[in-house]
Amino acid sequence: MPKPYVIIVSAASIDGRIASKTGYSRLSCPFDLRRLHEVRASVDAIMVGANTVINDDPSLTPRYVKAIKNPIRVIIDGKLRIPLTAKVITNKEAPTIIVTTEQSDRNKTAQLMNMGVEVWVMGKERVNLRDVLEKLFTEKGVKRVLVEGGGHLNWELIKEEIADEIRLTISPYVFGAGTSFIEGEGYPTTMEGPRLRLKSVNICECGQEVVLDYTIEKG
Ligand SMILES: NC(=O)C1=CN([C@@H]2O[C@H](COP(=O)(O)OP(=O)(O)OC[C@H]3O[C@@H](n4cnc5c(N)ncnc54)[C@H](OP(=O)(O)O)[C@@H]3O)[C@@H](O)[C@H]2O)C=CC1
Ligand SMILES: Nc1nc(O)c(N)c(N[C@@H]2O[C@H](COP(=O)(O)O)[C@@H](O)[C@H]2O)n1
Repeated sequence: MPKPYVIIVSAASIDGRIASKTGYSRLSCPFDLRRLHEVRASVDAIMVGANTVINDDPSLTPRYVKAIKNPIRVIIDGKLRIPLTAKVITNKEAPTIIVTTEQSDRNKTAQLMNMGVEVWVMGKERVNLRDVLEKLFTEKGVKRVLVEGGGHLNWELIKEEIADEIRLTISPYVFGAGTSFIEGEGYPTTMEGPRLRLKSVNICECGQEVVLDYTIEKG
C-alpha cells in the first residue's frame, strides 16, 4: 500500500537527549527553528506523540515562514490523554486529527469531535502507525509527513521501518539524563537497527550546531 514520505526532525543535546529530566526541550537556535518551520511549510501533515503535546503544548504551525497552507496536525494518543485545552485543539489555524485506540474514553472522543477535531480509532490497544499513514495518504492526500517526536514515537516509526529520513540538529548542550531522540526497547547491536546513509552535514548559521541529514535504506 502507498504511504507518505516520512521525515523525522529533532534537535538533541550532544548526548542525544531531546528533553532534559525536567522536560526542558528548547535546544534549537533561531536559525534552526526557522529551518524547522521551512520543513513544516513543505509537508502535508505534522505528527507528534501524546507526551509531546502534554509537555510542550505546541502549535505546530509554520508561522516563522511564508507558507501556502497549514499542514494537518496528527496526534498519536492511544489513551486520549492530551488535555482539551491543548493548542492543537483550541487553535483552529490548522486541522487536527487525533489517532487513538479502543482504550480511550468515549465521552472524551465525543467532546473532541464537538470541538471540531477529527478522531480516528485505529487499534485495540496500540495505534498501527502504518495504517494511519496509509489512511492519511488515501483519504487526505498526504504525500509528505514531518514527525516532530517525541522519542517514543520516533522509536516506533524506526522500528516499524516507516521513517524515510532523519534530520537531526546537534545542539551544544549536555543533559546527562532525560528523553533520548529515539526512546524504546532498543537494538542489541548495530546489525539490527536501520541502515542510515548520510545525505548532508552542515554547520548551522549560528556556528554552534551541526545539522545531520540521513536517509534510511529500505529492504
Ligand atoms: N528537542 C526536540 O526536538 C523535541 C523534544 N521533544 C520532547 O520529547 C518529550 C516527549 O517525548 P516522549 O516522552 O518520548 O513521548 P512522545 O511524544 O513520543 O509520546 C509518547 C506517547 O504517545 C503515545 N503513542 C506513541 N505511539 C503510539 C502508538 N503506536 N499507539 C498508541 N499510542 C502511541 C503513547 O501514549 P500512551 O502511553 O498513553 O499510550 C506514548 O506514551 C517531551 O519532553 C518533548 O518536549 C519532542 C519533540 C521534539
Ligand atoms: N526541531 C526542534 N527543535 C527544538 O529545539 C524543539 N524544542 C523542537 N520541538 C518541537 O516543536 C514543537 C513546538 O512547536 P511550536 O513552536 O509550539 O509550534 C514541540 O512540541 C516539538 O514537537 N523541535
